[in-house]
Amino acid sequence: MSDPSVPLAAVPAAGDRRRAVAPAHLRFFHGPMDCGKSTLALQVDHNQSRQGRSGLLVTQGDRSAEPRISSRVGLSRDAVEIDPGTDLTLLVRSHWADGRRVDYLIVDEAQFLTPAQVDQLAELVDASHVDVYAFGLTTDFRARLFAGTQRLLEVADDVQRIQVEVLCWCGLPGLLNARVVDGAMVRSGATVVVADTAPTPAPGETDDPATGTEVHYQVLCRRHHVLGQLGPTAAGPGQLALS
Ligand SMILES: Nc1ncnc2c1ncn2[C@@H]1O[C@H](COP(=O)(O)OP(=O)(O)O)[C@@H](O)[C@H]1O
Ligand SMILES: Cc1cn([C@H]2C[C@H](O)[C@@H](COP(=O)(O)O)O2)c(=O)[nH]c1=O
Repeated sequence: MSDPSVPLAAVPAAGDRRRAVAPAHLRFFHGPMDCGKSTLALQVDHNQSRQGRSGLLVTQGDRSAEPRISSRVGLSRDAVEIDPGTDLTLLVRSHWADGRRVDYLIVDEAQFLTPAQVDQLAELVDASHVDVYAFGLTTDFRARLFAGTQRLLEVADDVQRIQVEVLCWCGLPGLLNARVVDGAMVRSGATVVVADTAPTPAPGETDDPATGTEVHYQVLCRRHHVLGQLGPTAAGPGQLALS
């Protein structure tokens, strides 16, 4: 009796002389900022590579501002920096042309992928049997799905919300990312603004010397994201500060 969990296409028919190829998968791990996505990405890479598999790590807009995947736990690893114009199929093929195997891809900051790039990842899984592990934010600062996240939710074989809870200041699980500019929560602006959840720079320092503004993110529960309340005494617009 064949194993029903293994797609028939991966099981050579009797007499079929094709080498049985293990099926590959497109896996997407998502959550709010600071929930452990980059850490998990590096753990997956570690466990895959120690079994002799060859991986390719890609990222964009890492908080280190370097072509690296870096975790707040302190781990980091070199990665290929991509951008919305990168053809991921050609990127993998160029590694093959250089004689480098690519058994799996680790894609961090996957929220920044274009839908077309997500489709390229799916094609690499289906046609070239490359396992793809993607890690990214669920929603942007407006609590809307990123385009790359939406496409991954539509086509990934496996979708998992990362289980490490990030807490809102009120103690409830934080699911949504608030953008804080000069101390106030904002709901308009560019979707992509690379910044951290780190505490604000020292007085007089700013994140963006060009504009002099300080930008960071804060993870909130749904209620306080809706209210725009960044803390127990910080009232959102038109909201009484509630203890
Ligand atoms: N000093 C620390 N000791 C243990 N865990 C830490 C430490 N600093 C950060 N972390 C863990 O790392 C998580 C953030 O990991 P990271 O991979 O950078 O998140 P993401 O990529 O989702 O923003 C935090 O939620 C916390 O669990
Ligand atoms: C909510 C939100 C975030 N970003 C940026 C901010 C960071 O640079 C990354 C996410 O980093 P993580 O800690 O590894 O999750 O995304 C953005 O550009 N736009 C947003 O709305």
